[in-house]
Amino acid sequence: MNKSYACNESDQPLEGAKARLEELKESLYQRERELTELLEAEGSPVPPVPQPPCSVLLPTVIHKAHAVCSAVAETRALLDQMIEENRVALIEARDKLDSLQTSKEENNGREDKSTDQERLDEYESSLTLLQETVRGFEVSQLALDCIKTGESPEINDCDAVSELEDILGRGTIQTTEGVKSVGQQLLLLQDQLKQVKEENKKIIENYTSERAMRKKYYNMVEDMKGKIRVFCRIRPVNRTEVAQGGAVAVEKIDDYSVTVETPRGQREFQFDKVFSAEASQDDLFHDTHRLIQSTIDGYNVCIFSYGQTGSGKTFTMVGDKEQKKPGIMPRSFNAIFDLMRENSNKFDFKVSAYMLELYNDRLQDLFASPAGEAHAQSQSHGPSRRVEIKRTRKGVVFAQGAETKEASSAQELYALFQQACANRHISATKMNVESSRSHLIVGIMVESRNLTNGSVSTGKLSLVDLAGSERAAKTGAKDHQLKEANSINKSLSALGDVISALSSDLPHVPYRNSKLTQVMQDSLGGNAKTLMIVNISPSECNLEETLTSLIYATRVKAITNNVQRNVDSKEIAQLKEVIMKLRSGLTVEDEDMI
Ligand SMILES: Nc1ncnc2c1ncn2[C@@H]1O[C@H](COP(=O)(O)OP(=O)(O)OP(=O)(O)O)[C@@H](O)[C@H]1O
Repeated sequence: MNKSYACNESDQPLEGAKARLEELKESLYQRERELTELLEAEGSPVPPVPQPPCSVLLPTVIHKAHAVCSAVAETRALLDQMIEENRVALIEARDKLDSLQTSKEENNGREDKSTDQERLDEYESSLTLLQETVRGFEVSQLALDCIKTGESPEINDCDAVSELEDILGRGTIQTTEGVKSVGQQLLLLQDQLKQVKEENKKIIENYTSERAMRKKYYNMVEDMKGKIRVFCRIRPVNRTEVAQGGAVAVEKIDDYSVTVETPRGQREFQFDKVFSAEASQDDLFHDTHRLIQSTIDGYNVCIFSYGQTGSGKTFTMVGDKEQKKPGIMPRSFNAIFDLMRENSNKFDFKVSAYMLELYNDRLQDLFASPAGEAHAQSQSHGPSRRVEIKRTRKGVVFAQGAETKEASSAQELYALFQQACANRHISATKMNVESSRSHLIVGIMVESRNLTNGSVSTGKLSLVDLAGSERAAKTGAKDHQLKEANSINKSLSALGDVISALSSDLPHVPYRNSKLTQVMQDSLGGNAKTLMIVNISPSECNLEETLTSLIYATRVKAITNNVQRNVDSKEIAQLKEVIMKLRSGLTVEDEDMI
């Protein structure tokens, strides 16, 4: 009683605090009950229990390690090696553990066991150590297997998993060879993989630009050697071909190669550039433009298109009818005058042109008389202005008897061209509704007088749109159309003979067999920089003609011209002018000879 009183006396503040604490506890419990009830009533999910870090970390680490091993062969090999070494080490450790356990049991069975307490303690500590070692190898095995398969370990062995997490985190797995931690190695390999990927990217970039550079320099060397360049252009599939099934037999492999599926297997052809059906007129002219510069510099240049009828020769050289997609010819006219403008402070330029058509093996001047009239005259054996192909001493071809007209702007030149085109022979064949029945030859001469030293260079740009190579049966030609087709085929076959002779280095080249080969004499094996564009259809139904054209074009690639610049010193240029004047019966003044 006294004691309790004493307590009441001395512990009064403590009692108060205890009571307060009890109150607080009760109120907290109350709040908790209320909250739980509230949550249950609202049906809110009970907040998730935070997952142990191992269940989040492990799948991530294993997934990443597996990705590295799958991507890098060396890592895969290293992993297999580690699995094997670990397996052997685990078996050895288990064997040792078994034998130690057996000898411990044997020792326990002995009568004098009390006398060897020291020995028993030794057994005990070795056993613990070995059990740890076995456990370590088991965990390593689990980790390595998971990395190999990419699957996370089953989380039922929490001890093993946390040990594994520990090991992966600390990176302390020991193999028999003392291989470094798996974690560290994987991080290292991840880094290496990143580096290798970056290096690969750089190597590919370098290779691509190197290849482009090599091609560029190769082209320059080939140009200097005078090699004829050949481009191949595949046109889009047209409606007729779609109606026939539209099967495609031609494919552009890269910028320089094209393959053709034939009944006897695939054939590959290499050219200086291959343009797919998607290539624009711009793309094509971009690679042709430098030849226009050569004309201004005083070289003879020839660009001609070759291919079966309807393969896109006129589209390439002239463009579409509405000139929404102009071809090489109108673009060249603009480029010539653009280049002249750029150089007008150093040179004085003069541009003149002739335009011819070779129809039924007869050369027609498209400026002088409408081709229809000339055609009628030729059929009735009436008189018409004769155009003859001649060559200068330097071997440059010119059309004697053909009118040459001067042009002072690209527009003027284009107007002359339109006038000439209106006179061309065009008719519908089964293969092409607007088929060129003649070869069109446009010659543009650019004379540049150097304002500093007075030297004069004369470049000639020959632009040739050949008539289509075709088989008469396929074109549905009759009567005079059959005559046209035969004449076209005859001239193209003569062109083929010239190409064959030149590409095989034969001593005799049969230029004189056709007017076409005479016109093109300085462009094939002569002193011109020449570009051939072989136009082909992509469709299986034209396979035979496509193969013939590609074989033809491959032969042309082997021809080397003897390219020379046409330049005369000031004095020679003056003397030439005097001769011209004298030939035309004009008087020569003293100042002409200064
Ligand atoms: N690359 C192309 N892109 C779009 N259309 C094209 C292409 N090439 C050709 N064509 C179209 O295909 C048709 C035939 O082309 P084109 O007249 O140029 O052939 P061609 O080889 O000159 O024929 P021919 O020898 O009979 O005169 C035309 O309607 C032309 O516009």
